[in-house]
Amino acid sequence: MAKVLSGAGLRGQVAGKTALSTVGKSGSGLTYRGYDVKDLAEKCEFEEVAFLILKGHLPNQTELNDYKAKLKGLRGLPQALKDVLERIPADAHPMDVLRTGCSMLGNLEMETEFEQQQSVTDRMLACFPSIICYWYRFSHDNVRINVETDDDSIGGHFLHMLRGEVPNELHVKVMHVSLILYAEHEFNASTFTARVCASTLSDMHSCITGAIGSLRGPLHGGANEAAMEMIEGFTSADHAEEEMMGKLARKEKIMGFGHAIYSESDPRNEIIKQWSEKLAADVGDTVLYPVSVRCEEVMWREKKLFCNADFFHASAYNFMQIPTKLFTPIFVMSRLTGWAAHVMEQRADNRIIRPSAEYIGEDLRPVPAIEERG
Ligand SMILES: CC(=O)SCCNC(=O)CCNC(=O)[C@H](O)C(C)(C)COP(=O)(O)OP(=O)(O)OC[C@H]1O[C@@H](n2cnc3c(N)ncnc32)[C@H](O)[C@@H]1OP(=O)(O)O
Ligand SMILES: O=C([O-])CC(=O)C(=O)O
Repeated sequence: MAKVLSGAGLRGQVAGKTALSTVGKSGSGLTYRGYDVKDLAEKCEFEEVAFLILKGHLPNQTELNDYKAKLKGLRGLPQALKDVLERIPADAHPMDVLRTGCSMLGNLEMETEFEQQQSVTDRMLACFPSIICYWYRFSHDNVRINVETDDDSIGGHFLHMLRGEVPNELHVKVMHVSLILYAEHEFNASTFTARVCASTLSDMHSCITGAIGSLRGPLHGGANEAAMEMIEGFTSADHAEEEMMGKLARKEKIMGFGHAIYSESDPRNEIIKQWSEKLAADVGDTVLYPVSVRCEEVMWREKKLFCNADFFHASAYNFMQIPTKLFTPIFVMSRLTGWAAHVMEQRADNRIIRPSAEYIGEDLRPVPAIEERG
């Protein structure tokens, strides 16, 4: 399942050890602490998986109840953070809002000792949805929402704040699945960013702020938004095929396809695709889902490129009426668990990450006097 890896971008180089996940190992495409992601997505709530990734084992019922109650109690935002969020304009990108929100939280509730790493992470896990929705609803709808709702789950809390009404069961279930699928993925770019930052013995908020910046780009987490922008321009499956062929002829990169490690498929795709299909039936869609399926067929037929985790997330989120620009922030709400667990793992066996560069610049030369320079 994994590619033969070599070349630029540190591809194929082992850059450290992890006990958190395997990506592209034959037999199972993706595992978190030894559990197949398919199994986890079928049997677990996101909070169980977050607990697994952060604390090392699957919680029993009492541990899960306690953990969910703890997270529920951590949803509130300090007034100083709300003040900052209210000053960010409506046309800001929500990933930038979240980056600022995380950084501000680090000023207000600083991690002063590494012993606090679990508690500062739980706090972020509980309040990142509040940060996104508080800013979104204030800047777009001019309302100051109550972020301390009684919803049972992180996904439910997010949807409730976003829409101002309690979400239905199907949507809550899809949020659990989506957050589970996005939670952890070995040494991807944003996680590696977090680990490099952690290796300097920096604080948790700095590591997570940096990781948010790395996830934002369209070659990484930003691909779910870019995929949505593409497919919403297609009016039918045939139109999608025609446009995709044109893009391929022009050698354009198609967001939501391909992967740095997987060679034939991304195991998360078939899972989110099934849920996207269910949501399509639920809303009576006759365009977006068939368009997405045709894009998948064309890319495989023409280029042997497959959908990664991001592609069918686009239609799934769209069917749940989630605004496109909030797609990547949802990824953050989930991947925070992986990032933080990697920071903890790095801290537990640390050496500063400092690779070498191959120098390709000028040979040694004298500095000319300023009047002699061209
Ligand atoms: C959750 C996630 O972060 S998943 C990734 C999300 N990102 C995207 O969906 C962005 C689109 N995809 C891509 O840009 C790439 O596939 C990446 C960044 C994910 C992986 O990059 P790489 O490891 O460099 O890809 P890889 O080595 O397989 O590329 C092989 C060839 O396929 C091409 N290719 C790869 N993906 C695509 C794509 N989505 N569309 C068109 N061509 C592609 C590359 O341009 C390359 O061609 P070249 O050798 O002529 O330059
Ligand atoms: O592993 C990667 O390079 C990107 C990815 O799929 C992820 O971070 O989920």
